[in-house]
Amino acid sequence: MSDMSEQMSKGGMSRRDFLKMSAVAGVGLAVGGAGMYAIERALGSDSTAQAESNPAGEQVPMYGDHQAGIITPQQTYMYLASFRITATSKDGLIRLLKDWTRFADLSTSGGTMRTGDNPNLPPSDTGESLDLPPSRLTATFGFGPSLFGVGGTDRFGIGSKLPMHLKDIPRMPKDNLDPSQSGGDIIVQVCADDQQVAFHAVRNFIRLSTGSASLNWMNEGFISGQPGKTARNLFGFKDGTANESHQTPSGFDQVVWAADDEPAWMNGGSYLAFRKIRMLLEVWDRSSLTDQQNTFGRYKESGAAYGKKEEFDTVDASQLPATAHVRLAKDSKQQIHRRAFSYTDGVDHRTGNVNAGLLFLSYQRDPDTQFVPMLKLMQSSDKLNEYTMHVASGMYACPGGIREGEYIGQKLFES
Ligand SMILES: C=CC1=C(C)c2cc3[nH]c(cc4nc(cc5[nH]c(cc1n2)c(C)c5CCC(=O)O)C(CCC(=O)O)=C4C)c(C)c3C=C
Ligand SMILES: [Fe+2]
Repeated sequence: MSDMSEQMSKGGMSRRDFLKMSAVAGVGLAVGGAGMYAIERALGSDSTAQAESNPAGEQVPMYGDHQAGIITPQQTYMYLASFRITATSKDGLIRLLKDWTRFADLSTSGGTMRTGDNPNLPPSDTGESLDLPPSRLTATFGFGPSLFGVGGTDRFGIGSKLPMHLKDIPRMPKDNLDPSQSGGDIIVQVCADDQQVAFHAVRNFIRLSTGSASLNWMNEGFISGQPGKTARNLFGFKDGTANESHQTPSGFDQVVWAADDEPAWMNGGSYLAFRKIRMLLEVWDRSSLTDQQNTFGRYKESGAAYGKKEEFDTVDASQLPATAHVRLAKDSKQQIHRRAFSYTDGVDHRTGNVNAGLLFLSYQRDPDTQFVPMLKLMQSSDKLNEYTMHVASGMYACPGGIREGEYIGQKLFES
């Protein structure tokens, strides 16, 4: 192990020290793995200055008890990338996570890998975010059941650290899932208010994974609303209203953050449930306003629940149709933290219809108690099923946050 890798794994190096050291070390520093080498080669005094000159307001801090991008107010753009780890050893996987962590640190604080340093080599940075601010960029990592050997072999010797509730979402009666668009060993959710900044980040996570992982699938999403207001989904309804009811530290503890009796590496972590849900826009657009509102049990324009005036007025479930989406969510008596984005995937050439929908993401403390029963209830009698089709699925354990000098998931591999 190189000096720098050793210092990182001991958790003793600040980001500033790391940048300084990188600048000193320069081109000749090979720290294992092509990706790491590329970052070391690229980081220099320019990127140090760039990283530190961005206005703090546009940066979402990466370090802390929890990963950024979970309870962070939603950004406008999202990329969701799923990887299969091809590294054959735990050390190889750790090297990738270190590379990703260092690039996440650099890019979320507005730095880029300097370009053009050696005309005989490809530029270190792909370049498209060179003049752009951090734009509230976040990168959130989750580990799928297969990383722990579920359904296969324990390739990385971490099977004993499987978190209590990590398993694939059970098959649902109305599922129409594409396995090639589902699951994965590791998922990365990249979000930013600028699509180019988000794409630059996900593209370079992919680039850094060369030789250690292959990209299974990637989705891109968007959601747009006035600051402080609830954004609307592609059915034109405000989506995310009920999150407001748990947005306090104790609410997040109850709804989002993993329990204390989980393996230590999940402290401050959460479970991410993913469903790609196609929305049949043409069918929906031919439905009456009454049918549309009955689907959710909320009024389209105001977002208020039936029988209420304002969006955030307390829902009285008894006033909602028995098959309304919100009624069923209330009947489940569970809460989840939703962070969904819309998507469009061009044309469905079989029908000529637009291929679009929702990248449903929710974070929760215990998916077995919160998410899965809710999904089952909705699959059985939700009026929304007339207009939707679930096409992909995944469940991931997102480790707790890290301190400067640590790498994503370090406690999973080193405790
Ligand atoms: C299993 C969980 C859920 C899935 C899958 C899901 C899909 C889905 N939802 C909408 C649109 C809306 N959902 C709304 C509320 C809502 N949805 C869920 C869960 C799932 N949704 C919950 C827990 C709630 C909150 C209910 C409550 O406690 O009030 C709403 C209403 C406004 C809001 O609170 O956000 C809309 C609109 C779509 C279009 C969709 C799949 C395509
Ligand atoms: Fe919903």
